[in-house]
Amino acid sequence: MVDVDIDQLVSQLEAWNAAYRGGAPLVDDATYDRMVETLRELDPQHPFLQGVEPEKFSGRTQVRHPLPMLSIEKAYTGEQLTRFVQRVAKEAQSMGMAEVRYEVTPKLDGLAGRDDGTLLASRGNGLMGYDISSAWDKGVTPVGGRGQGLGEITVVHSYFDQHLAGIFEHPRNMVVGIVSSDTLNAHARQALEAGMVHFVPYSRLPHWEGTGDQLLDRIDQIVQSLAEQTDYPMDGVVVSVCDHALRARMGATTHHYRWQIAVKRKGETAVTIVENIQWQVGRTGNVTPVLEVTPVALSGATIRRVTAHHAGMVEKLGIGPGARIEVIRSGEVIPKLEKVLMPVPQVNLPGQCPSCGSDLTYLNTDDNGKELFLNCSNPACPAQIEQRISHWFRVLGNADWFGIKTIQRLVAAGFDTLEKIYAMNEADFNELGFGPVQSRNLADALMLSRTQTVEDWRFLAALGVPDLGVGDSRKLLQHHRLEALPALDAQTIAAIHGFGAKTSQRIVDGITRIGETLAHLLALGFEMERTPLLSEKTAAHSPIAGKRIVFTGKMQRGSREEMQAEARRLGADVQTAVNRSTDMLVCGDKVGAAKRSKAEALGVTLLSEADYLRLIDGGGQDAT
Ligand SMILES: NC(=O)c1ccc[n+]([C@@H]2O[C@H](COP(=O)([O-])OP(=O)(O)OC[C@H]3O[C@@H](n4cnc5c(N)ncnc54)[C@H](O)[C@@H]3O)[C@@H](O)[C@H]2O)c1
Ligand SMILES: [Zn+2]
Repeated sequence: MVDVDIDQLVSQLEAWNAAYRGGAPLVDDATYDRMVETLRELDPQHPFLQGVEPEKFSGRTQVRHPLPMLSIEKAYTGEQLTRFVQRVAKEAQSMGMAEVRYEVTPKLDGLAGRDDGTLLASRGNGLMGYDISSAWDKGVTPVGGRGQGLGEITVVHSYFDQHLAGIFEHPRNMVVGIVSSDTLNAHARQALEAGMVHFVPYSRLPHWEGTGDQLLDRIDQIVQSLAEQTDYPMDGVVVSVCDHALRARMGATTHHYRWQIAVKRKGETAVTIVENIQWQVGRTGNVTPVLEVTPVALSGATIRRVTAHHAGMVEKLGIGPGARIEVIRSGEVIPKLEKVLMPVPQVNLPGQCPSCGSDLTYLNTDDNGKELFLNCSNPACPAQIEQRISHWFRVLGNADWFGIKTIQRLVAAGFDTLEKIYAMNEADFNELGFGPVQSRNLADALMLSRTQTVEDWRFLAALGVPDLGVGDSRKLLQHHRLEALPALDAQTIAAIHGFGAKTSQRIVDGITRIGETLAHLLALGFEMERTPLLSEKTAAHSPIAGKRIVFTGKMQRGSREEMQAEARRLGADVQTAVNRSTDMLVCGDKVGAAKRSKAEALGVTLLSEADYLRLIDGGGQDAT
């Protein structure tokens, strides 16, 4: 007799499932799946196990799926996968099939949907889903066009890591918010506007194909290789039998297809102790906690620091010196706090800014009150000034020598504006105690930053106006010249698609604040490449209109997302991985030979970044 209350177990599972479907899981998948297995052992016929775990969106019309959208069986171990392959082989034999071929695709971790070309439906309870077609109006991009059947709504992984990781607990969290709510969170809206939230049809995913033996033999490499080709959050891979007759014979349970299995890995975790919380003041005055932990090895790296995102999280989870925490690293993702195993009895949050000593206030930066930042509102706060100057050099990206330590020395000595710093010469640096070589380098770097060509949108973004990151800067400059920005009013900005009224007002205020600096820097004469005004350049005469393009490797002109956004604006169909339909692969730095030859084998045209820029800029860069 096992001493477990089944009802209690099921209500626990239901609660975990509801939290997970809402986008804020309470436990990791392996824990959840273990509990499901426990239930299966205790009561294999329990109704909870007989269908897919339901999701709910209130206020959406329900639609019936022509075929049920099922869940997938899981294999966490090699043995489980082997048993699956044996089971399939047995069925195949009974049909007289000699060899079974398998297909493996990345298992995308978002929200499953079905796009029949008219309607986008969520999975719901598997039989009935919800009409979530409004996702298109909100800006979800249908990868490869509409009407391609089953797929996943998800967000480009590299974008998420860079811009949203501190804001949403998980990409699913954001996607669920977008689909379920009529008012969009500001960060979600930005991601949508940047074209980073996608509906990805499963049929367009990169895939591996081979026999059962090859599959079992090489599963780790297959997972690795698919992960490298996928810039979306993944939670494993999906293994499917290729042959349709065999699929039909194997059929399905009410929960999953018998010819398909998901191979999942428990993310590698490590346990460590928080030694100290360092509070770091950012450019906008938000003070964020970084946990200094007892060094611990995790997936081949030594972890010393883990971000805790914001004060609200520290408070809610009970983090402080002595707290025992678990950190997780899945794939290439930076280690993050997985859970707090032993909280501290009392959390101490700083009352004063660690830099300037001003009283800190709470600032809610999202709409549902989940993010709670401590904020220093002193505009003269040295840490904020340092961060703003550092932001300038970092975003501009062509002056190497201005690291944060150097900037701290400059600010401490009173060189606390870009105007003052750009007026400095070698002798000034020398006088502040920088060595002769460093002084020369710093002076040279200042000169270089003015004489090396920089895109106007990068220049604008480097000025650090809130709400004007690189993407929005570029968008703004497609409508108005840099010099004209100080004269714009909020209404004029709000007239541009994608800029809301509130954001526009914040941008106007921000530009007013940096107005003098902007004028001063422009007068110094930076070598600037201008964004073509949309009125001058449209997708209609774009050489890449309608072309299917994949970007890979590190680009010079901008981040991969920026390149993709530009290509989209010029009418291209941007793909995230090469397949047979791809027209061009644009290769930045460090693209492996294997990737190139694979693309060539598929008949894809390879272009260097320079070739590509020449193509889209219509040869205008060929100075002759
Ligand atoms: N952590 C938690 O609290 C918690 C709670 C509930 C569920 N879960 C997780 O979710 C699982 C069950 O949920 P589920 O049924 O929604 O998801 P699943 O993990 O069983 O995956 C099935 C879904 O994956 C989608 N999918 C993604 N990539 C695919 C691809 N390449 N090919 C085909 N299909 C693909 C399909 O739409 C399908 O509906 C659990 O086993 C558990 O791991 C976790
Ligand atoms: Zn301060």
